[in-house]
Amino acid sequence: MDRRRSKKGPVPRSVIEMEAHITVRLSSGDHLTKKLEGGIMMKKLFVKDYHQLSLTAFDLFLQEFQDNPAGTFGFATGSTPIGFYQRILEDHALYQTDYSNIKTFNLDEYVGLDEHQPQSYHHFMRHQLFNPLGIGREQVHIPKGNAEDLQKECTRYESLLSSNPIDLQILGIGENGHIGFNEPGTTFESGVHITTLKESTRQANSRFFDSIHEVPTQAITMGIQNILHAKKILVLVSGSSKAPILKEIFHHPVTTKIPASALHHHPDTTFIIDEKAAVSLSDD
Ligand SMILES: O=P(O)(O)OC[C@H]1O[C@](O)(CO)[C@@H](O)[C@@H]1O
Repeated sequence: MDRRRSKKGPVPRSVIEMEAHITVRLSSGDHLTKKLEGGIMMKKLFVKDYHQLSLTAFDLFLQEFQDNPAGTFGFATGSTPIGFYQRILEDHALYQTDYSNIKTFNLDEYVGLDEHQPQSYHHFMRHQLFNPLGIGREQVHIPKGNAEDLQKECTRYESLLSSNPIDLQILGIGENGHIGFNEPGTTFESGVHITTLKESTRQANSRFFDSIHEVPTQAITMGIQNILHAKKILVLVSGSSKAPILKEIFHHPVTTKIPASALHHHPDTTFIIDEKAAVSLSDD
């Protein structure tokens, strides 16, 4: 497949703070260098803004997809990946990239929402990504938040995940450090489970609902152990509201109080961080 994608042009190199020595091939044919934390596996890629974050995420995703066009990809919801998903759609419109052989898994779904409700993560993914790419239902896996037996649904999703290891997992992080809907305090050994959402999470997500009263109190989520089983993880972090938790993730010891700190245990995690989110990491 053509890595150059010449019509799109290269990801500007100036946005990347060069410091370390892991080289990444870009779809443009360029290379960029990943900054490595001494002794720690998590890598940080610094980019200027949300636009560059989305482009960089797309480039790394495309590289993985081109290496593995029948791969299994873990997708996330929330506002942060929307720009990245738009880059995938733009690329698809230009190059008719064929995603018919991939499998997709999502991190989570609200308990009680039907998949057709606009606030459901099923609906989000179909509209933001899957429908425009022509990704069919048989390729897509998302927990069913309105399953009659939620425990059975967790077991079903767990077994799907164990027979379909994720090649690349996309993550956002919550302001309290949650990944998926693994709230602070969740054990790192957790598998797929039903979680009770923190009030701060419901508050943050109430922007997608008419009022906070409509935000479900529970969700089904991949556990932290499921997330750590992905071969590669890409974490997208944008905006000043994420700066404090980012500092905690990188400057505090690993703790269940900060679920995203579990990623220190993963061998191939890359954070893409824009300037506003990186503000508290400036002393690194
Ligand atoms: O990208 P956002 O909207 O800041 O959300 C961050 C995280 O919060 C969630 O939306 C859940 O609250 C996750 O799906 C997401 O990764």
